[in-house]
Amino acid sequence: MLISDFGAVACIATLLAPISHILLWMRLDLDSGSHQLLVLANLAVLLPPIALYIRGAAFFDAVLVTLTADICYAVPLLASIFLYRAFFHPLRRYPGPFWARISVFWKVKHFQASNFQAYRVIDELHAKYGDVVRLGPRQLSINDPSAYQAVYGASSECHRVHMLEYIRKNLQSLADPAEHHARRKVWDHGLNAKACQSYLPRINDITNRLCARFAGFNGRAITVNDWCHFYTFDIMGDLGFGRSYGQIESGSAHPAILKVQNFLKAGVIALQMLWAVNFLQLIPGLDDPMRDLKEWAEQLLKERDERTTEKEREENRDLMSYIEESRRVVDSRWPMSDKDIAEDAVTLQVAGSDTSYSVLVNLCHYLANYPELQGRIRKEVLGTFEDGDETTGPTWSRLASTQQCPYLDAAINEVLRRHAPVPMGTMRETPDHPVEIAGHVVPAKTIVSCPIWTMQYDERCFREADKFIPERWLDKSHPESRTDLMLDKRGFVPFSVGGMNCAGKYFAYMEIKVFAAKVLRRFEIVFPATQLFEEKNGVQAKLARDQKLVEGTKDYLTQWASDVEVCFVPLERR
Ligand code: HEM
Repeated sequence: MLISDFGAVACIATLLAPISHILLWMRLDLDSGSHQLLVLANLAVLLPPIALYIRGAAFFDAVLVTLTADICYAVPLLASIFLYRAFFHPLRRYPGPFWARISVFWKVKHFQASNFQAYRVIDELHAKYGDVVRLGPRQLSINDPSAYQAVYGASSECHRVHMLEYIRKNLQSLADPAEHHARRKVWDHGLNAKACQSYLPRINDITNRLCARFAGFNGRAITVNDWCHFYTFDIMGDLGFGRSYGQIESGSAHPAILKVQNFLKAGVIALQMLWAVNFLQLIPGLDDPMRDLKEWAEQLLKERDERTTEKEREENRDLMSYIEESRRVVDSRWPMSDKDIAEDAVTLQVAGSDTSYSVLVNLCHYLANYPELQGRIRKEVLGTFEDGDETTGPTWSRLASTQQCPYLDAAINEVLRRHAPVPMGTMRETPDHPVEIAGHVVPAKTIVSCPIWTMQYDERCFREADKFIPERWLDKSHPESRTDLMLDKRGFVPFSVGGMNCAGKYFAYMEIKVFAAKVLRRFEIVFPATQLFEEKNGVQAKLARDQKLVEGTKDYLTQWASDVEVCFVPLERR
């Protein structure tokens, strides 16, 4: 009887589509609920034919009536979703590309086509549509310095996107503010000024080894990118696992680290479709690109535990020893397993290396492009060394002092402004109720992000933003200061802000400064003759070189710097 009434089945399914869209689908958190979605979809396809077959219908008829019902349900459901997202969604008033309203696939397609320059896609959207752009069905990008505190600040009501946690559970993905705060406290102990200074001898040692390799090139041109990558990862390996990756010595990348690059590249797209990633994880046997590094981290942590006693680790503390403390000190509501510790170890490796490395690469470019700046910084850093302390290193209190090293500070900040290591910034989600952000009422459960790259090139914050002018960062008491170029410092957010901002900011500045001090003490950084423009030091040639550097910047979630080819010429040869 049911089989004969195809019309009734089709009508019921068609009616059910918009009703279920409004009552069910719109209320479900589809990003984190794709497990449920999968189960529901399977039930919809499988159960009706089975039920009809059991009730005596012919198998073919049972399948046919189910297919009719599924199609009559799916097509109006998609139409309902389309109409809602395009014309009735609470974000409908915000401008943006039409198809971006309908599906995240618009973003995915354009990010993919940008060849890892997704931050430029966002930049262009802001240039076209203004400060607030609807980037996806429920996502806004807000380019306004006053938005940062409301989105990321300590008192913000926005939280991390829950879905991140389903993919990996580590400090950087935790969405529950209380759990994050408890775990973050431990990291802060391991990365505060006092702890960082205790790591200096190890950083000095690795920097010496890098300088020895540079000396070995005897002034020949090298692409500095790989070396900076080896350097920052070797430091993190040493401070995390008590053993560097040995890349500076071997001159080649560790296989586990090469895997990280692939993971990050895929991450640019994956982050836009978290539900799809969640879905893919259900497929047994699918390779986890981070698996090697995680397993390797677990093994290194185990070896480290076997190699050293607890007392020795207590006396010679490294970063990982603080993180391991999480197990003891974090509230018992959030117990941590060995796997969680290994996840955090991997976070430390990636967050602490892939970011600072690009600053070093870009800094080398600017030092070579602006020899007079290099000379000034060299003069500053030479004053931070005691006589004859080649192996130990600069005195940190002097190197850290803005008074003693104003140009070094200014150059680093200008590099961070022009080459944000996390160009697109990170995402947050508004709570269950609307919130006000930079004068806009943003509906509940909206994903919001502030594009760091775009903000740091905004002329409303930085005059002549397209030019490399470190003097803008000099204190106004400095004779060369150009504070007139600084209009709104809130636009400078390379480390983000608030309770979930970068945990390694102090460490990063320390690492970059030690690198600069030690390298400049021994070498002059110059471009190879072949790369120089005809008019070697002409202003236009310098600007063109800077522009090329900026344009070649890629974004693999963290910045992948343009290739920089320079020579480290030993100073005694000059
Ligand atoms: C110039 C270098 C660096 C830059 C520009 C940078 C930038 C950032 C940014 C933008 C975030 C995201 C914050 C947010 O979502 O609000 C972040 C998170 C983080 N960074 Fe860095 N970072 C740098 C170096 C480092 C270093 C050297 C370490 C470790 C030694 C580190 C450890 C972390 C950690 C652990 C997080 C996650 C913090 C949390 O979830 O609480 N970073 N970083």
